[in-house]
Amino acid sequence: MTFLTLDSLTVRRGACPVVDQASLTIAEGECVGLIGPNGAGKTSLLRGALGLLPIEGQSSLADLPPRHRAAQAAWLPQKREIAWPMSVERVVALGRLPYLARGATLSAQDQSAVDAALHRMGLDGFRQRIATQLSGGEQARVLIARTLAQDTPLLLADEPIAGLDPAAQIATLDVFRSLAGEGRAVLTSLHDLSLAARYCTRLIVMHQGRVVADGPRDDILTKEMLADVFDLRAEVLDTAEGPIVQPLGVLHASTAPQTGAHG
Ligand SMILES: Nc1ncnc2c1ncn2[C@@H]1O[C@H](COP(=O)(O)OP(=O)(O)OP(=O)(O)O)[C@@H](O)[C@H]1O
Repeated sequence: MTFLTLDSLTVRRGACPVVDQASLTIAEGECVGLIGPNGAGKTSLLRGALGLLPIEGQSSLADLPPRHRAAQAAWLPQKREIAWPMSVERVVALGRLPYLARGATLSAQDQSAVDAALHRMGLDGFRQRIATQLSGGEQARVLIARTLAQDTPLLLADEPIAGLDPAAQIATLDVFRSLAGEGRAVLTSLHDLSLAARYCTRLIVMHQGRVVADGPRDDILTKEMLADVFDLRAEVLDTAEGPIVQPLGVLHASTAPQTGAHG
C-alpha cells in the first residue's frame, strides 16, 4: 500500500523553486532516508508534502482535510522546542488530539498509545517530569514519543536524531526501523550518512531542490554521488553492519565555511 505520493511537487520561496518537480512514493514497510546537503530542500519537501507550505503539483497528504491528514501522518519538525511547563506524559498525550472530540478526555486506547510511545522512547521514568526542565536531547525524545502516540501509518521526521547522543540516535532509528517492520512507513531526513545507510531501506538524494537519486543504499552511496552532491572526498567502507561513510575532505572549499584569518 502506498502511504505518500508526490507528483511534480514544487515549493517556492519567493520566486525561486526550492523544491523543483519532486516525484516520489513511500510505501508500507519502508524506512526511507532523505539526504542532501544544507539547503538542498529536504525540509521544504517534507513541509510541502504535508501541506504546511504552498505547493504546485500534487501531494496525496496535502490534499487531505486536516483531521484525516493527522490520522495518516505524524510530523516531527526540525525545530524542537517545548513551550509549556507540562508533564512529559501530557506532552506525549498531545499526539492523541486528532482522535479526541472537543473537551474529551483520553480513552483507554488513547492512554495505551501514550504508554507505548513513552516506553518505546525509553521515557517511562520521565512521565511526571516537567518537559521544559529536561535536557535538549531528552526533550527531543519526548517530541518523538508524541509523534509515536499519534499512531499513524506514516511518520515524516526532519533530522530526528540531531542533538541526540549516539545511543539515543541508534535507539531512535531502531524504533523507526521497527515501525517499518510493523507495516508502517517512515520518511526521515538525516545528515549522518552511515546511519542513513544502515537503517534506511531506501535513500532519496536531494540537491539544489531536485530529487537527483532514489534507490537502494548500495546504488546511491557512491564516491561519485558524495563528490557531486555533497562536495565530499569520502570513503565508503563495507562492514558487517552495513556501509560506513567516512568523509575525508571538502572538494571545493568555496562551498564550505572558511577557516583561517583573511587580511
Ligand atoms: N523562509 C524562507 N524564505 C526564503 N528562503 C527560504 C526559507 N526557508 C528556506 N529557504 C531556502 O530554501 C532552500 C531549501 O531550504 P530547506 O530548509 O528546505 O533545506 P534543507 O535541505 O532542509 O537544509 P538543512 O539540511 O540545512 O536543514 C534553502 O536555500 C533556503 O535558504
